[in-house]
Parts: sequence; C-alpha cells; structure tokens
Amino acid sequence: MRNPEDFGPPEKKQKLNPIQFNFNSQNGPKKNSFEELRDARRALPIFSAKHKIVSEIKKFPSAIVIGETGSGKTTQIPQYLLEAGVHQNAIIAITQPRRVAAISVSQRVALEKNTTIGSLVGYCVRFEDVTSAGTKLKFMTDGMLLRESILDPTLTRYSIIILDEAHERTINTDVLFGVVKAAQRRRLKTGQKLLKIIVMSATMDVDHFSEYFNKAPVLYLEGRQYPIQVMHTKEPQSDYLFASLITLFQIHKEAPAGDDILIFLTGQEEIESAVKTIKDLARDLKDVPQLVVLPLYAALPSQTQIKVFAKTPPGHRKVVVATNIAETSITIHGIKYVIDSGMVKAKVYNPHSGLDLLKVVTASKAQVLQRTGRAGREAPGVCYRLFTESEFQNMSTNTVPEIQRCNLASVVLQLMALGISDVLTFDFMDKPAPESINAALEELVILGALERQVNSDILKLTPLGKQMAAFPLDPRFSKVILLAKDYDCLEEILSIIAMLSAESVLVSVSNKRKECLESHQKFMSSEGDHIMLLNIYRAYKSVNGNKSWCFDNFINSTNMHNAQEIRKQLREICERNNMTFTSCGRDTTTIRKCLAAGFFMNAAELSKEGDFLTMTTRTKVSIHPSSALFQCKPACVVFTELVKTTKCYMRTLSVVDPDWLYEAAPSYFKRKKTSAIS
Ligand SMILES: Nc1ncnc2c1ncn2[C@@H]1O[C@H](COP(=O)(O)OP(=O)(O)OP(=O)(O)O)[C@@H](O)[C@H]1O
Repeated sequence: MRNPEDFGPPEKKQKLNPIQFNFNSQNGPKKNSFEELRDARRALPIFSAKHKIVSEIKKFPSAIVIGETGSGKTTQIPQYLLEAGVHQNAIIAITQPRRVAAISVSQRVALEKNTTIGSLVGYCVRFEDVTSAGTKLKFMTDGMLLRESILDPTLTRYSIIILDEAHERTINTDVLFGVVKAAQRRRLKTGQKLLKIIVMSATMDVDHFSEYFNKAPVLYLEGRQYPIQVMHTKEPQSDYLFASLITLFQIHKEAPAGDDILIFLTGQEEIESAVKTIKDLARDLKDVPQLVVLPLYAALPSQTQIKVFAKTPPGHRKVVVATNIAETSITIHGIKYVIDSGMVKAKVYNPHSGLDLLKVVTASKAQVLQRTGRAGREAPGVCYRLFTESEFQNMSTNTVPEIQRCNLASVVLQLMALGISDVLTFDFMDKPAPESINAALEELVILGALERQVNSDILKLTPLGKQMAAFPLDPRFSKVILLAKDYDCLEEILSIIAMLSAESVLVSVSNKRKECLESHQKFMSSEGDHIMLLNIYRAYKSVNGNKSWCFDNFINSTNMHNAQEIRKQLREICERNNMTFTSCGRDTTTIRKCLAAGFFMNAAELSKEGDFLTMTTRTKVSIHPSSALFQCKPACVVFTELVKTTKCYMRTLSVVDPDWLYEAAPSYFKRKKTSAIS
C-alpha cells in the first residue's frame, strides 16, 4: 500500500470559504430548491463581479474572461447577460468542446432558471437538438455551431457567442474562432446588429487570445469557492494504472461514505478494465462504504454518461473512472477526491500516412489544472497527482492545438463549403503546418470533393464535395454514403454508418462473458465487422426494436435506438440531396465493394511474413482483439478506425479484394505504387 508520505506537501493552501450547499443536479426542483439554488448562485465567487462583468461586456465587442475552475463562468455569465438584456432578445450561444458538458451544464442552468430543459435554456449536440423557438441560452458543441455557420456565415440568430473552455483548442474550436471573428467583422461592415464574442477559460494564454480577438480586454475573476489540496507523488510512478488503484483504496479505507472519487485515466478499454478490477477488489473489503463504480468516456451513450451526475445512495461511495471528457466544465455531484494519472489519449496525425492515430501521451499543465478543478466544487477537495512536482513543472503549459496534430480533411472541406477557398490564408489563431493542409487538400481531391480549376492551381469544391459537406461526418464516411447509391446499397450503408456513429452496441457483462460471446457470435460474419453491424441492425429492425430481445442478446438497446435516430437523420440529408434509395438485399459483397471504394486510403494487406501492412505507407498494423476478424488472416482489408495502445490496431474492418481498391482509385494507387505494391 502507498504511504501517505509518498505524496509531497500541498502545492498551495487556500482559505476555506465556509459556505456549504448540497444538491443533486439530476433531481427536479423540489420545495424551496429554487431559493436554495438562488442562494448557491449568490455564493459563487463570480457573483460579486456580476455588475462589472456585465458593464465591461456591454462596452466591448469582444472580451476574454479568465477565472479559476469552479468560479462560475460557464453557468453564471450567460445568465447575467440574459438578465441584463445584453442579448437584445436574440440567442446567446455557449459552445463547449464536448457533448457531455453541453448537456450537463445546460441542465444545471435550466434548473437554476427554474425552467425545463429545451425551453428558455436548451442544448444542441450532434444528432440531438433540445431547443425551441423560445430558447435564449443555447449550450452547444463547437462542431454544431460550425455546421450552422455553413448555412448562415454571419450567425444572424445569435447576438452573443461565448466560446467556453477555449484552452482546449479542438479543431472545431480553432476554426470557430476564425469563423466567429469573420462573422463579427462582416456584420459590422454591413451594418447588421453587433455580434459579441466572449472567450472563456481557467487556463489559457490570455495575451495570445486577446491579440487574436482584436486586442480584446481581459477580465480576471478572482478566487474559487472551495480550496483544493494538491498532492504530488514523491517518486515518479512507472505504472499509473496500478498507482491509481492503490491511491483509490487508500482513500476508500479512510474517507467517510459520500466522499466520492473521480479518477482520470486514458481510454475506454483501460477504464472498463479498471472498473472491473475496482469492483473485484472492493468485494472482499470490510468496514468500508459500498462502492458504486461508474465509467465515463465518449463512446458511452449520453444516458449512461449522465448517470455519473446522480446522487450517491446513503452509505455508498461513488467512483467515476473517466477520460478527459470529464476534464472541463462539468460538476459531478459528490466528488471530493480527484486522482489524476497525468496521462491522456490524444489524436496524433501522421501527414505521411494521412491517418490519425490515438496515442497515450502526457497531459499538459492546463489539462492537469482543469482536472484538479473537478474537485472542490461543492465542498473543499483534494487532488492526488500520480506524478511528482518536478514532472508537473516539466509538462508543457498548454495542449498543442488539435489543428496542429490531426487530419484536417473534414475541417478543410467545411471551410471550402463556407466559401473560404484559400484555406492556407484562413485567419487561424495558430496556423496548422502547410503540409497538413496540403495533405488534407490532396485527400479531398482524391475523394473527388475538390478539383483543380482548368489551367490553374486553384482548388474548388465539386458538386460531390458540396454534397459531402452536408453530412456531419468524416469526408470518407460521407463519400461512402454518396457512392452507395451507385453500388445499389444505400440503405445498407446508411445502417452501417449510423451504427459506426452511435456508441458501441455490444454489451459485455464481466461475469457472463461466455453468454455474451455466444450471443454475439450469431451476428458475426467472415466478411468483417461492418457486415456484423449490419446484421445486428437488421435483426433489431426485424423485432421492431424490442427491448427484451436486446437484453437477451446482450445488445445495448439505447445505443441501438440512437443508431436508428442517426440513420433517420442521415437519410433525411440523402433525401435533401435527391438521392435514390437503393438496397442490395442479401448481396453483402456489394457493400464491401462500396466500403473499399470509399476507404481505399485505409487499406492493409497481409505480407508474406504474416503481418498486416497499410497499402500506402507500409505501416505495420494489427487486427484489434474486439474485431470479428481477430482470429483470421484475410489477404486484404479496409478499416474505419486506427488505435495505438501497445500496437497499432485496426478496429472496425472488412475483408476486401485488392482489385476493388485499384478499380476505385487507379490514379491514387499508381502514384503510391512504389511503396504500395511489395
Ligand atoms: N450540476 C451541478 N451540480 C451542483 N453544483 C453545480 C453544478 N454545476 C455547477 N455547480 C456549482 O457551480 C459552480 C460553478 O460552476 P461553473 O461550471 O459555472 O464554473 P466555471 O468557472 O465555468 O468552472 P470550469 O472552468 O471548471 O468550467 C461549481 O463549482 C459548483 O459549485
């Protein structure tokens, strides 16, 4: 067991603010709760600065707001502006990098406003719009606002746009910075109503932001409501997973019930295995509160994610094991302790291969500070960092903007659809590497979304590219949908893409592994995972989405329902594009041909040595153990996801014939020939 002395002294001690309140964001307003919430709002550090904030924001077209985690920026500033009428009866948009934050924060604000979600306060995330004509505070993912800007570049419906958690620097946030700034300028030029821009975070490079937003004033918010004691390990930890379990059980043995714990790990599989280990280890412990262990990662359905916000039953302790999706904005009821592994799974782009890889890397200081801020939101808290103080000092200050480390094809396509033809000169806050932009442009040319104008190097959007931009999907997925009508399998491809866009539908119950596998076996196909997903979708439809069928077959019925909803929305976009709905019936070969035609850039073939090598860059890849093809050695496959853990894994794949790939993109393979054909 780790000794308490293994942790060094607190990084800083802060004064205890004696205000105490305790409420459950998931419970509806009960008697007096509105008054309680009003008092809680007044107790927030930001409350004393309310008038100053409103008057400063009234004065300037843009403002940068920086204040400690938990000071009240996200939940209060939109309400202050609404109450003071700064919104001029138009909508205030508050963007969040993640859907769980957009949903949970909007629910909290609706509660504080004593209204139901979807009326005055609403949210809008991909495939889910909970707003109405009366919505004035609209919490949304940055991706959703970006999509809206394609149809309305001046964002006419909005009077104020609050870009929250700006330090996260997701691709969408960075593009949104430029788009919103351009909308503000355009409105000014054309004499339209002013668009106010507010950029907020607890951890950002304010000067850089202020400079970019036309020297916007910076408002500093002092203080946080409750102190957080920060502990670092005395020695570096070689195994953060093991260290997190030791720390968890050390706290568990000593802390009273109701003091809940949030652990930051890196990804789905790691989290699921940690959840199982924690449950197993806790089973034999005596004289400690019972544990409620909950995972939290992006691939979980929203309804499951939201469970972490529920109040812990008396006599229990909640342990939430999360990825960085719990890092910003959110308040999880009951969390007193945060255990931070200091690691994060991040996308890393290889412009050479054109592929994004998910890789575990060290977090930045900004991320670590945000994680610490998830404690101390309802009472004083403690953060155990599983790294030393000097390791912390050596972490990079800010996360490298995603735009400088991810595949840009999707963003470039959206910018082109916005009418920004010269992406290289777009007003980015931090420019992506020109080779990444060029790689994205090349990918879009190969996909047929862009073409060179005659006798010039200027690229323009093709009618196909315009259609592709209408889908809220990676361009390769949109392309497959658009190709599917020619392969007579649009209905099937829509089902597969919807299943890929929803969260995992396969349920794995730890003490019923064998039954789960047997149940899933009947959907499996030697053709691969995409056909397996189609089989599940078809079976689900044939029983009319029957819940007990899902239960009996270890299929997640909520995720299936979501997939069905997503399918409906994708189908509507196809209808708007006047596409003919074709079906190939049982001829699944056609479907794989279509997948090969869309995903020819994500292909791998089996080498003589028995390894899989990507067709273009000869990168060594393996079949993920969760794939239906794990035990097989097909000669050639296409994949729709690449993950790096101990190895580089292809996660969802289909068996294809190499000829289909060459037929789909002869010029691409001709160009790559030297490296492509062994
Ligand atoms: N769902 C909730 N349940 C209980 N309390 C909440 C909830 N949401 C917010 N609060 C309270 O309001 C405070 C301010 O939250 P808010 O999200 O506005 O802060 P913030 O300054 O935006 O922090 P961050 O930078 O961490 O997002 C929290 O510290 C907490 O006390």
